Amino acid sequence: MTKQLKGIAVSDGIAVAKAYLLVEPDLSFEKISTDNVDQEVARLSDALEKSTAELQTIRNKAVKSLGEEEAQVFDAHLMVLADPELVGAVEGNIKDNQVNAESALKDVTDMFVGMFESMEDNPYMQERAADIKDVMKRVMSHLVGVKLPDLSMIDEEVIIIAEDLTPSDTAQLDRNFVRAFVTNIGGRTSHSAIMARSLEIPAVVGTKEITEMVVEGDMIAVDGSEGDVIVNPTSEQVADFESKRQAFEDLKAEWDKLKNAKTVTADGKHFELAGNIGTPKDLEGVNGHGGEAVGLYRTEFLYMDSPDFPNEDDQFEAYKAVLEGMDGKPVVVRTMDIGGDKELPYLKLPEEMNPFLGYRAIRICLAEDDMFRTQLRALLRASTYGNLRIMFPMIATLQEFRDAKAMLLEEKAKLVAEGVEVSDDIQVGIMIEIPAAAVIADRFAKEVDFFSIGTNDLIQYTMAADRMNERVSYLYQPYNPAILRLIKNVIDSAHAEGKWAGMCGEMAGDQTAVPLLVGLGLDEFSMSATSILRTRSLMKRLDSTKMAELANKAITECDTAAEVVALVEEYTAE
Ligand SMILES: C=C(OP(=O)(O)O)C(=O)O
Ligand SMILES: [Mg+2]
Repeated sequence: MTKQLKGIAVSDGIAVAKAYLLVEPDLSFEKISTDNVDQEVARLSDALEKSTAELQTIRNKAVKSLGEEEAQVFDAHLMVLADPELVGAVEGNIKDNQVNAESALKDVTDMFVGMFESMEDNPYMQERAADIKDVMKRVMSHLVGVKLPDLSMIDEEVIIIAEDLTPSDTAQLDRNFVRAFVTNIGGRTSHSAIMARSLEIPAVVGTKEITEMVVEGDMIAVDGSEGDVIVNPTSEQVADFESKRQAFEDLKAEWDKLKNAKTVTADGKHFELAGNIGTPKDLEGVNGHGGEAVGLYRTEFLYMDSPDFPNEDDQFEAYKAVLEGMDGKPVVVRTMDIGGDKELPYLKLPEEMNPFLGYRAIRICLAEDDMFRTQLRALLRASTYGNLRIMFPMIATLQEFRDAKAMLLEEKAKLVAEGVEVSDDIQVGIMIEIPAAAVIADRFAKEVDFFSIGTNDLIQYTMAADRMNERVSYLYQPYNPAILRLIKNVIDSAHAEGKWAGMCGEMAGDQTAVPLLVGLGLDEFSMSATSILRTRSLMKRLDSTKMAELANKAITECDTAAEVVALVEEYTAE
């Protein structure tokens, strides 16, 4: 029987194929009392060792298929396996209660997961709970001798149906066979959704009940752009999805042809399309998708991926690799943006009521300036290897920019005095992600070399709507005229001083926003690598004069975000 349901569209593309039900493995066991605790501890270490080896293999595979930034979740998993507190607690439980390793592992896992999951308002802790569950499932499978389903062995075209996909499940998917996946739970920013987009596998999540509606072998049709899922579609529906799929494939083939093309509008205006990266390895994606620059290198990943503060030499090597990898094309390196939802285990920060409004990014850097100066020195030393631009995050006041720039110049003078070669051609700019800076962008523009608008934060601060909170996500409105006016002010202010303005928040790659941003005259668009070519293709079809008219109308005549979207549709209809 044909059934239809709707979920959250998280990864574009269309697929029709047989269902592959990812069934939870039976990891049940009996609690056994034992005197031979040494044997149980040995069984535990054996299971931990095997799990570590497996996770390392999965991580290596993920680096190849997904890139370093996405693969980092497995570093977190490996850290769980090596965490003395957690492993020590399991061993202690075996010894104290004289029970088998399975029972001890379950007790300790439940305790940690329960503790983290109860911190409902803390998405970071929720993620840690998911990591521990994922990792401990693997350890348990070794203890009870049950193999976890091996998604990498799938060798026919299927659509995976699951309650949820863990990051390790997702990393094993072979996109030649897995045509799509549909899950009961999840959201746009869950790990599996982000991975699906990197792998370019269509995905719909959060359907709530897909696992109950499907039996093995059912046919499934998925539209990852709209969030539509049909179980056992009629032949007309299959034909309809097939033609949509073909149209999407044709589009992708068209996009691919633009890999080495310049980004120009129909009337010949050039815009720079850049990629966002988290580590040097992500350059492959930017270069592979025809990126003209790196518009945002989130250096905090270097810190998050390290057991302690990365030293100057390690940082130098990473920055040099990125600059060399871009072969003279611009690279905007953002100094570390820790705080908010990004924590460093070795940097103990006080608990705060409002971490996103708290001690974060440049605020930490200016206060703990040893750490900041180390980063600045590493950047300055790397500057001779390419076209470096340095960007400070979360700037609220001109004084912060002046202080940060003064430290940069001091470190430069010291290096030069030490005889180290430093480029004289480094642009120094700021992220515009705090409304206060957007409002007085004209003042900033006299002192900075460029702006890059961080809409992920700018929107949450302007609308007072937490970017991680589903209950207020309706207020997270990129097309709200208030946001557009701020963006216009930033761009116009930059241009009035002969500076350039870019954008590195998610909005830069949003296909509804791009016509507006072209119309507003944004110079540089930085986005995830997989969005670059479709944006280049979209820009080719836009007339910049017409888009300027669109933007002007949106700003002067629209009251709501919905009106702006309707106007964009009107102006971009073929
Ligand atoms: C690019 C941005 O920074 P992040 O997402 O790292 O906060 C932003 O705020 O738009
Ligand atoms: Mg930000």
